[in-house]
Amino acid sequence: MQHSIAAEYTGSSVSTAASELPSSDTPSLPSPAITFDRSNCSGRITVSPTSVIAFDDGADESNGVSESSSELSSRHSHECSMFKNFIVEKESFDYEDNDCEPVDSPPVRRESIRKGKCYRCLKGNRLTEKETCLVCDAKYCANCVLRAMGSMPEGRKCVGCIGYSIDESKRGSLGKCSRMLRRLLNILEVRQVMKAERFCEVNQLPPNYVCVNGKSLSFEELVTLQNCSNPPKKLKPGNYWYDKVSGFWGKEGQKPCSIITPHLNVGGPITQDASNGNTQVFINGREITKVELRMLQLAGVQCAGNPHFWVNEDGSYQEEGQKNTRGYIWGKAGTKLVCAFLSLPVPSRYSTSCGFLSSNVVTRTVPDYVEHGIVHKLLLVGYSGSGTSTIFKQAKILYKSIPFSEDERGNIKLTIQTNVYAYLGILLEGRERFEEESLRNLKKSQSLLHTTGTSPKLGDKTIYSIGTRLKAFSDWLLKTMVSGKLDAIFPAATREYTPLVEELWNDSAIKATYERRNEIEMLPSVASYFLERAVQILTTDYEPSDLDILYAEGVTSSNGLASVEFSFPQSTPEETGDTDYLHDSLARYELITIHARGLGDNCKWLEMFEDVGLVIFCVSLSDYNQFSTDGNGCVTNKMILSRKLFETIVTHPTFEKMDFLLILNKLDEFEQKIEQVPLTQCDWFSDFHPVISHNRPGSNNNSINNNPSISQLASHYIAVKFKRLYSSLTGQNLYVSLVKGLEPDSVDASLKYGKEILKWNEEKPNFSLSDDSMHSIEESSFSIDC
Ligand SMILES: Nc1nc2c(ncn2[C@@H]2O[C@H](COP(=O)(O)OP(=O)(O)OP(=O)(O)O)[C@@H](O)[C@H]2O)c(=O)[nH]1
Ligand SMILES: [Ca+2]
Repeated sequence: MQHSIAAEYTGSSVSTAASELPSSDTPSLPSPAITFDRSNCSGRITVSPTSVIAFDDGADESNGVSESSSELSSRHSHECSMFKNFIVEKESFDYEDNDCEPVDSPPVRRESIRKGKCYRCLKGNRLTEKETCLVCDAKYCANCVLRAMGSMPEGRKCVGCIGYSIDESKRGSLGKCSRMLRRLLNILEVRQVMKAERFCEVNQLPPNYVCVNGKSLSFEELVTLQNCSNPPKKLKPGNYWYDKVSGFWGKEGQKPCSIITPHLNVGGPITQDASNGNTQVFINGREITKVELRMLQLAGVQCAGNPHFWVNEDGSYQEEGQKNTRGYIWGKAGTKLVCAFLSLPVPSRYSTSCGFLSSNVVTRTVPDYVEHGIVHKLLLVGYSGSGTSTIFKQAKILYKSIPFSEDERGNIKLTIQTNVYAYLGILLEGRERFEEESLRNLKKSQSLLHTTGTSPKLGDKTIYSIGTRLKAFSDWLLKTMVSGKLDAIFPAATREYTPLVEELWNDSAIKATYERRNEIEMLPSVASYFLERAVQILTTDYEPSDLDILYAEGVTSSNGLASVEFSFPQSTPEETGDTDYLHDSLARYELITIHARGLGDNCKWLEMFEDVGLVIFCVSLSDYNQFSTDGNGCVTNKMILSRKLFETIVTHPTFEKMDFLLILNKLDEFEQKIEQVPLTQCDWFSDFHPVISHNRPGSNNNSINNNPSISQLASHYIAVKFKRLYSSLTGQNLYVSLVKGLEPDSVDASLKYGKEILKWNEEKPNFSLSDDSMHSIEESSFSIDC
């Protein structure tokens, strides 16, 4: 296993190492060449801005899969050298080149004697980009692929493999075009080939590969299942259970993953242990899983005494043997939210957007391909104050046409107004402190003057003193804050207090206090943004802008759980020079965030997120000299607290083998702070002793000069610290991204980096089937031996 960055960092060779980081004025990632090694796989991926993914097919002698393969059918040597141009000659290709006799047995996977080499020209190495045949796994380089695969009437298959069914382990990549093909073909051709690949008859799922309640399906049953009004999405070969009464559907031995049309006549009868539950609570004869039980409890269903429930498709339920309906599972307002939280399905007609949480609404207007697509889940977590909510809000603003609904905006407005009162209160507290302080100083100097005999009467007024009316308001506001009733009184009473606020804000004492705001620790830095517009914000017709919402504290949902579903905006190839968009515009993502507090003791709720594809962990770089109290009330460095949470989450059993993306956030604040405050203030970073060149100390701009700035060295050093920690805990490689959470482009780049990681995971099986670690992921999700 290698740690590409870690290995390179030594005190003396920092400049080479830091050159991997993006320069600070372009914080976008992936940086020009981020090389990362997956510890458990031999594949090596290089992401570069030109979208070239070089990969190693990972096959080697020690691998059982490739060794057991036998000789490739001789038909693979049939290549048509006369066809140089795919477009012009593709018509003739099918007839002239495919001249071999049909054989009964399908082509078999090629022995990988030519490790890394193109199967046709025998040139290239592991890093050469290649396209793979969906049937026999033969791999071709860019020069050969069109000759070897021809017009691709059934998608990516060698000409000799046309007519044969695909290797089931590659089903997930059907219709997902590689970058190489997108470069070689024009966009219409790509579309045509991918459509053929997905929909041509021979590539369809063989019915007997799908097993429902222990029984393999017949052709008719598969048709029934796939053509019902609400079919299982993206059906793959595998063993499933199906509760025909309620429509619950899941993989054998697992919790339900969707609710499909009920009463379909497919498969056998459901068994008690279908989902491998151990709760002694039953729904329609199936012992339910722990997560479902939790859902029922949160939905207010009485589950004491090991009841057996009968749940109908409409969610009405009764206890077995009793006549009366006890209630409706989906009738309760919070149930949908709970289900989304627990990753449990809800019936499609109930799944409408709810507050901050928009569940997977699938309307009939959504094109087919989207509906068949799965939603990639990204879990965003971080220590308090690290910026998770900011990144979440950025995602909404970046990717949703209506980032916040009317309702949301209304609530956010109230939150912002309450915040403004809170900031004012903090400011007033500061004023009191400054007043007392200067009074003390005044007294001191007065008594001094008194003894020397020259005593001008100064009274007890200072520049921080306010008049009685404002003093009364101030006292009352502070009292209200201390009692914690601020949001009960404000902003409902805003109309009444706005004139007083205006008077206060214009008062010279407050102005003088505000000048010294840096000395008021309680006042967050965003406060200025709002305070300077306090009067306008506190009017009744104030409407928060997206930027206001982004900057506002405390805006995410009250239970600390929020999610947003989106796809990355479709960019056209003309715009970006990238032909990646076909895949991108189809893929759906769900960003879920939960407040660290909401994860419970030892993060026990994390198990509810077992189906996420990537965990994004957010750390605030500027925390290195900040302190907070830990669970036991000890004052601890916040970077250390952040690290503790990181350790707990990455080692949580739910996230075994999960990919992690570390966001090092607040780079902007960090760049400024590091000039003043040494990184070694945090014990964890005590060995940071960068060698800094003399000519450009502290410069952030290394486009003129190759010497990295102190902030680059330091952020890089922190990245390495986390990478080492992560690999010591998990044996895997941590992906890292430097982010300025308040800058949309920076968050966009980072989330797209997350997407690349997911995509790489998806494409992996396509490229490197021989690798065990990749195999196990695919295999656990379905089995094809039924
Ligand atoms: N300067 C700067 N400030 C940031 C950045 N990202 C977030 N912030 C600010 O940091 C503060 C905390 O950010 P949040 O997004 O609320 O962090 P959080 O992790 O949700 O915090 P909790 O709700 O306390 O758990 C807010 O005032 C943000 O505006 C950044 O990249 N740079
Ligand atoms: Ca927050």
